[in-house]
Amino acid sequence: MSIRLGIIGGGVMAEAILSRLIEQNIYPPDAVLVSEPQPQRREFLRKTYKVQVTSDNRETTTAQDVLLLAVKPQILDKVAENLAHLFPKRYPPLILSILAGVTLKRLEAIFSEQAIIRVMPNTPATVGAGITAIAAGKKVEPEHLASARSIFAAVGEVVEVPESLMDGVTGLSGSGPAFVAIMIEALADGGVAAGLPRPIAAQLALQTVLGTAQLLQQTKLHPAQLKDQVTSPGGTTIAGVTQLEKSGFRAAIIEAVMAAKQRSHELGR
Ligand SMILES: NC(=O)C1=CN([C@@H]2O[C@H](COP(=O)(O)OP(=O)(O)OC[C@H]3O[C@@H](n4cnc5c(N)ncnc54)[C@H](O)[C@@H]3O)[C@@H](O)[C@H]2O)C=CC1
Ligand SMILES: O=C(O)[C@@H]1CCC=N1
Repeated sequence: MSIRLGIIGGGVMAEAILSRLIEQNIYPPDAVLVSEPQPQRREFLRKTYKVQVTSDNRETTTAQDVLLLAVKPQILDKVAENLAHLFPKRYPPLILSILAGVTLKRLEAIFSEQAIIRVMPNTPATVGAGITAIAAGKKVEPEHLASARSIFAAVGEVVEVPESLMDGVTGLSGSGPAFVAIMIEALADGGVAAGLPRPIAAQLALQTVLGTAQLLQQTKLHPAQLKDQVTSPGGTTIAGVTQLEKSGFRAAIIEAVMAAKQRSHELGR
């Protein structure tokens, strides 16, 4: 079967997206070609998802619909070298780049003939609970946007933003899963400090974060309203909230997002 989706870089994020695309029959496995230099990783992807694999990035330029760039931003130039001229002149594939920080301007200088969409997904995509922001480049037509939307709708929600917001998106939802995971780990540690056995503390921490997110989503309550509902006068929660404020919890999170945004900006240079 001819290749419809090419992927360069078969790592964590590519697998998160790929797994859902295959599971939901958006692409049949034999219409997907993943280019990945690590033999073990290639073998794993081939066995697990039944996709085609290669160690030669050039082969992915035959993809008819979409080429997904999923390597680290630091090696973009090396990967793109000698690739651009291989694409067919008529109907080259849409390029989707998930590279943190890398601008459309830079991508359009490399792939000058092609429609390009800059994309920022996140790892909850693995379980279909991701959120992806997309920003369209100059040559993008409505059908290209529809194609990107259908791919990323398979892994969660999709929002379209101007490119100027992409570094901020990267700082929040791209990096955010790590910040939330640290919060869950810390909550469990707090439970252990309070004398709870580790497995119970871990279960309580995880479900508290999941349940709170679901509650906010379903009721549309503002987070401050939910906080007020939990906080009894002279009670336990306000004692904890006071300590969080003393420790600069809000500022720590705001600064984490801003630092990640700044790093995204730097990676794009
Ligand atoms: N991990 C995350 O949560 C997110 C990552 N991203 C972006 O996704 C991209 C990939 O990140 P991850 O999947 O986390 O990294 P990763 O390190 O898991 O995957 C990168 C893959 O590229 C392969 N690779 C290395 N050199 C190559 C080459 N010359 N040609 C082809 N493949 C090559 C590596 O062997 C590896 O399997 C990055 O640009 C990152 O900014 C975007 C959103 C979220
Ligand atoms: O840490 C990173 O650079 C990537 C981009 C967003 C999430 N992980």
